[in-house]
Amino acid sequence: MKQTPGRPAMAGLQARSEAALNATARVAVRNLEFFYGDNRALKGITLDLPERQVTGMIGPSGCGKSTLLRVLNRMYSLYPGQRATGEVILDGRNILDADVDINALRARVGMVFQKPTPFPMTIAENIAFGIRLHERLTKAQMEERIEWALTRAALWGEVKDRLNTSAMGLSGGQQQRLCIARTIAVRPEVILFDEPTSALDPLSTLKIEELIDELKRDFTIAIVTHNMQQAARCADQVAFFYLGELIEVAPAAQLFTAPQHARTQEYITGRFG
Ligand SMILES: Nc1ncnc2c1ncn2[C@@H]1O[C@H](COP(=O)(O)OP(=O)(O)OP(=O)(O)O)[C@@H](O)[C@H]1O
Repeated sequence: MKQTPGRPAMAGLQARSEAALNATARVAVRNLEFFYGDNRALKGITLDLPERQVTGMIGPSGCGKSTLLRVLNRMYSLYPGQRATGEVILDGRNILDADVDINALRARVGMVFQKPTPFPMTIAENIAFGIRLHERLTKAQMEERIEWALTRAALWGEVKDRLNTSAMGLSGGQQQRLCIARTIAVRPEVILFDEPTSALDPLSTLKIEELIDELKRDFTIAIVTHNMQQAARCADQVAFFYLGELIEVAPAAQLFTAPQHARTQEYITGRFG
């Protein structure tokens, strides 16, 4: 398991956990089932993502964590044979409905992947590209938005003098922060992180974790991670999945110190997974 220097895993857990208990749901998942063809990968999932909180999703490989993220922004719709039933309510609307505007949804529910995936274009163009799909901005507005997004992603200071150079020249950690800036730039409500630091060194990991902590002031966040210390450091509430089922969801302090289910206990103490 990757360790990140600096902050004790349990610091602030109690305060964050209390906040998780008091927050209202931004996204409400209700009785969600997901199928890859005949394979039922998610079974009766009911889970709230509390507004402006971080929900950590943990569980052994293949338990359905990434599948759930792919449902939350309808990524699966690109693939024939994949389907979801149940409800995922965002602002009173079930986003699984057939008539939902998927492009608009993806602007509202952004996704950051495991491997940094900058486009082979300049740093500025990486940000502008997504914005142009959703909004018409003047040149000055675009420049302002690019600066805003890069600042929020804690990258502006490092790239402000090289905005028109290739994004491929950035380090891995910088590329991931650029991808976060690209996601933020369209001003989503929800940001999904799928193991965002698993390809990064400890220092870059620390920066991304600090960034997530800062971003939750404005965004509702879900993060899939294999690193339980990371979940303890970042998450307000943690959901534990096993074989496509949500076994337990609880404020982070509770889940890591007094889990209700034997399976959760076994997983967090490293007995499997
Ligand atoms: N494209 C696919 N086609 C068929 N089955 C799939 C596909 N992608 C995932 N699955 C299956 O769905 C289940 C859940 O997979 P998923 O990738 O969501 O798990 P995960 O918890 O994110 O795993 P990991 O931690 O290894 O990334 C697994 O049984 C997996 O084999």
